[in-house]
Amino acid sequence: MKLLVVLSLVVAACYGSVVRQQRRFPDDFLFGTATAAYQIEGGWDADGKGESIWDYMVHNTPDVIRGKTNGDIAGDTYNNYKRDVEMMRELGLDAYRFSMAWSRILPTGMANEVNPAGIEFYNNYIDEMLKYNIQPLVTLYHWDLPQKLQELGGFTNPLFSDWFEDYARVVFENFGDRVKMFITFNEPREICFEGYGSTTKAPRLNSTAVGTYICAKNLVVAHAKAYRLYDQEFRAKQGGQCGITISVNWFGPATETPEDEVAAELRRQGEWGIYAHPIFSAEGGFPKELSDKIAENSAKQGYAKSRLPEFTEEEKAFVRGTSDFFGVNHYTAFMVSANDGKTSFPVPSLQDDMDNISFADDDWLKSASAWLTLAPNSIYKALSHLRTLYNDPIFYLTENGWSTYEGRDLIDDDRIEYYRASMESMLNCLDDGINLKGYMAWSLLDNFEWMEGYIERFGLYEVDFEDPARKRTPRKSAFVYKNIIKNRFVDYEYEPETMTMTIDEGH
Ligand SMILES: C[C@H]1O[C@@H](Oc2ccc([N+](=O)[O-])cc2)[C@H](O)[C@@H](O)[C@H]1O
Repeated sequence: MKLLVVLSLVVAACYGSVVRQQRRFPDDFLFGTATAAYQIEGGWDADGKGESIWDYMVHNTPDVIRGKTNGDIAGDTYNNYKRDVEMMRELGLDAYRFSMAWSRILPTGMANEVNPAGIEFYNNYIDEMLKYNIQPLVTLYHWDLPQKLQELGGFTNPLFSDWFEDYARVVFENFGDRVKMFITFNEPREICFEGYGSTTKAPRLNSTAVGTYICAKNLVVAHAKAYRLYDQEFRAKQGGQCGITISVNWFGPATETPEDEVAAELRRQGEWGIYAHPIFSAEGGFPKELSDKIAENSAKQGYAKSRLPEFTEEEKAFVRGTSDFFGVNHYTAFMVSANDGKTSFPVPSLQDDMDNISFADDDWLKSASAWLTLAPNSIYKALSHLRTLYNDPIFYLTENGWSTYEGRDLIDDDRIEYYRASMESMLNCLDDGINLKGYMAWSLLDNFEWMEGYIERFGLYEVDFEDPARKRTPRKSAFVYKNIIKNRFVDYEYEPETMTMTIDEGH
């Protein structure tokens, strides 16, 4: 008997110390999921919505999408938003990040004509979340520019920042009483480089690396105008925050040679510094080493001036410091080699490939997306570098997730491995004092994955796109994420007992 008591005391003590040592997320850490309007909403022309550049592209050049599919209906969130909120409750989310379709609110893009049905839809959606204490995080722009604005040059029109400011005003006026976190743009790199400097996203302009940089400058100025508008006219009465989300994957040197380190840093600046530096650095403007490189490349190519536009001192000051937080979309990492690039490509190319090449390690777990592998501790590597460069900002991870192939079953153990690794990497950030305040998993539900159509699936919930009702079913990863949110730590022993989801009390 005595032995039994001693044994149980030892077990209790060990268990206690394990529990005490368990690394936890703070109670106020915001756990959520993220989506984007074109990828989930459907209702592409419903109730007065105008055409966007994605509507235009998929209808006029359907071949550019794998499987020739489109987002006309997608997950039909336009008609299913209550079910989506129910899923948020099932998961126990603190927050939900979604985007508004500019052309649902302003069909032509211009603020003289507001679509009341669009305002009503987003009001209903937001109110449904708030009913259950789910905090809405609203992205104003996730890639679906009104087509009418594209016909005027889109992001390359010098008036672009005014159009965006007018749109932002309509959003703040209509929703800012209830939405306390606004994100102006999702991923400038994908908007400008992929849309204007390549053919991998709408509007597929591939404008010889001139359009990319005009877009970059106009976009950060537009962001700053929206931020200053919020700051000056709305913040005092609405009390929210406004920021931007930039895609920041980690680019590490392939070897420890100084050449590779220099190449990796230049690559980071080309990928995300170009958008982050004007807003988050103390000096403002485009990063110097990048500007020098583009000027050098432009001269070699016979341009009279650099293809990268300058900021005036006034513009630098206007843009600098215009974000209450740094929204980071982080998925993966690449290694950068200075030398391999030179043998594989003519350097410099018009795309400013920064004289290098990047690749993933063969040993990293691969997803269904060619660009996405599970790279070790990459969230920590990216955020600690950003923190040093930009004076310790507040971070939110506004996207992070894993793709599986269409048709796989609901047991998505590789996604679970990825999410658990992300949690550990975020806990490393918190241990190190990085100001990381929240995490939005991409994605709540399967959706239209841009050029990959419905072949790559990112959802915690599977969607049956053959079913007119677009039935949603939780994957195993949904149960694991729910468990993490509930406990605020990663329980590696946790296995769902059934695959039936319920809503816990209080949600
Ligand atoms: C899956 C999500 O991807 C997001 O965009 C990215 C970001 C970075 C890369 N990359 O190659 O490193 C690819 C896609 C996007 O914001 C979201 O909408 C999803 O499609």
